[in-house]
Amino acid sequence: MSRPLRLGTRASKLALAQSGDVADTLTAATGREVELVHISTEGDRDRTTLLTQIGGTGVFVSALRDALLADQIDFAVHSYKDLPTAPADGLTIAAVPFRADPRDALISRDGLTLEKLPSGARVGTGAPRRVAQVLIARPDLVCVPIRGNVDTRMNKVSSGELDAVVLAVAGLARLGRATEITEALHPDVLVPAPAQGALAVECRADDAELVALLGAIEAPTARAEVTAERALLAALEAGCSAPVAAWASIDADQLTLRARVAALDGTSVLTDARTIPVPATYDSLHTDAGAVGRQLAADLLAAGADTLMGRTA
Ligand SMILES: NCc1[nH]cc(CCC(=O)O)c1CC(=O)O
Repeated sequence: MSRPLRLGTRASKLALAQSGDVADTLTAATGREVELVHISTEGDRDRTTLLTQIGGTGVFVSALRDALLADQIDFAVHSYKDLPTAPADGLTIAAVPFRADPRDALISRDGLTLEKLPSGARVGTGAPRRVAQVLIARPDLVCVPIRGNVDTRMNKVSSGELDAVVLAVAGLARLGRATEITEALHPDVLVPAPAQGALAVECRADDAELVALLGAIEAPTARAEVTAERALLAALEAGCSAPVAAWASIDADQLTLRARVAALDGTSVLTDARTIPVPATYDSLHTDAGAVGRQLAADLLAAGADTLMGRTA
């Protein structure tokens, strides 16, 4: 009998839900037992500061990576959209499991859709990508920065403090709250964050046995979609600090990547897409997905994505 694998996780409800799902899927696929090890992060401890003020998305990730490198845990599950695009030394994303719904959701009072919210309605979201796109669709709405877990954010609508909030469909579904979604926003209206709805299963790169085991929960199409979206993000990060949205989907034999770069106030926006045929082999799919991401980023930069920069401060 081999010992249980140690899966490091934040103790938040969302992290526990997604780690628990991955643990169950891995055990079902391989027969290996998994135990959850709780790891706390700077982001969990500091509840008062806005996320954008404490170093952005990487903050939840580094404590788990430190625990991996110190051999306190064997693997970790991240919301892929929260991972910085730079790879981590000594670690590898050994699996990208089946992807959940990548869309954003509107949760609003009285069942009002984005189109039906009254002028001046207050929408809780501080994410530049969401703010810009809400204002593109509805320049007459007011976006209000908001922090806290999903429960806290949802409560601001039920209490009447806000008219609506925007949250990822995937997170709500993992918490069993998908029924409270008023409207799943069309991905052409609110183009999702790169890798939204996907998970990254990370372990030490030199742990060959575990890398091979985690291959049992790999979803090649999810990996290819996320690779295209994040290649675009990485290429744009160098040249442009505007909010970046990207959504790739594989449909039969084609991969389509759509992307949007917008000024934060929604007054200026670039939207573009590229479609490629899906190649036959896994390795070519991965290579081509990365290439289409870089090509679409180059298209956007050529169209002036970098000049949207000045409007985002
Ligand atoms: N930014 C926080 C975050 N990171 C991952 C999710 C859940 C969605 C996902 O797994 O992509 C959320 C909540 C949200 O954006 O509503």
